[in-house]
Amino acid sequence: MIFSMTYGIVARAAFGKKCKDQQTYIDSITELTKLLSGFSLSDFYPSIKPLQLFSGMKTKVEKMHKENDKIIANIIKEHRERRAREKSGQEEAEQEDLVDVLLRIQEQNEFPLADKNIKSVIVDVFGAGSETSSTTVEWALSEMIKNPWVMKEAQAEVRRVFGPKGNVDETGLHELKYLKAVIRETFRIRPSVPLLLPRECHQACEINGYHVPEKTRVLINAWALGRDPNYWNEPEKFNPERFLNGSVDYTGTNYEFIPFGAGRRMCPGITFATPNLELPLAHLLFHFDWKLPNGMKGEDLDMSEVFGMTVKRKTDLVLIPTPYHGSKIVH
Ligand code: HEM
Repeated sequence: MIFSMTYGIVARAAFGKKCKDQQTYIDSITELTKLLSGFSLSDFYPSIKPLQLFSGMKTKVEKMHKENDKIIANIIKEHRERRAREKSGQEEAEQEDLVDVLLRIQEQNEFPLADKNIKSVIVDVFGAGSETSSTTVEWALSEMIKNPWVMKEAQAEVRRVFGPKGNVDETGLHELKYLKAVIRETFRIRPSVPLLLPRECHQACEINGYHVPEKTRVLINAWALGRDPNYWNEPEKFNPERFLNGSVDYTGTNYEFIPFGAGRRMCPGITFATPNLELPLAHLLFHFDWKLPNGMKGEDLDMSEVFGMTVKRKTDLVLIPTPYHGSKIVH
């Protein structure tokens, strides 16, 4: 469910409201993500070429990539045809989505943009923006179940802000100070991209007495920085309060807290990511009360992680919702 909420928001921004291939694309990209997240022996021994053949991984990925490419080509074609109808006055103009913006730039020819570039941008936005967001929402919810006093506080805030409307929308998100602190704390303790993206050192240098040769692949451990006792009080404790009055933020200048990275290659989707987390969480907290099945207690919830494209829960989070009486959505 969480997964389809965050994917749905990204898909709506990328393809607009009426795209008929949207769900086919989501299904195809999630299949590809699953495949790439799995363990492959050939990744560990890349020099042993026959391993790649035996695993069949390369063939599978190539096949899926081709299918994926066909779906995006179709989506681009559909957009082009609709834009032509709009221009000739046959159809009323719709609000632009990401594909429209890219096609407009291509038409204006300000700088060369081929269809393959448009396809790459779409793959990038989905690949980088969907799973990171759904993973974070799932961890935030898990942490709130594990720490029920946090859930209570966050839920009270969301219901105070949106109670008069009986529903959640973007207008009140800026008032959700506590929920924002919950999201920051989730990023600190469970960053979805714990080692950021790899860098290559293009000049030999010395850091803390260690010689780093040119061309070394450098991995930055954002997960360890977020739990470093030199910077954080009781780092293993999930405590959103630490962000309520502090000035530490994830904009890439506080190096102890870099869930979106830092520097030139920092996540460019940060301003899209924030509402894409706040909105689903606010909805889930406003419309439902949540509990674990079979009388299970929060402290019994398994919080093991599994490493893939992002660091996710090892087991699915299974929760029982009870509709909230103040919700004006018909359940
Ligand atoms: C919870 C949400 C997200 C998290 C935690 C996250 C985290 C990250 C991180 C850690 C990086 C690598 C930065 C570095 O190594 O310094 C990254 C890169 C990137 N992110 Fe995000 N991201 C999120 C959402 C998004 C969204 C919504 C989009 C697009 C709409 C996006 C697009 C990208 C792209 C294109 C890159 C590659 C940038 C480059 O290589 O120059 N991300 N993200």
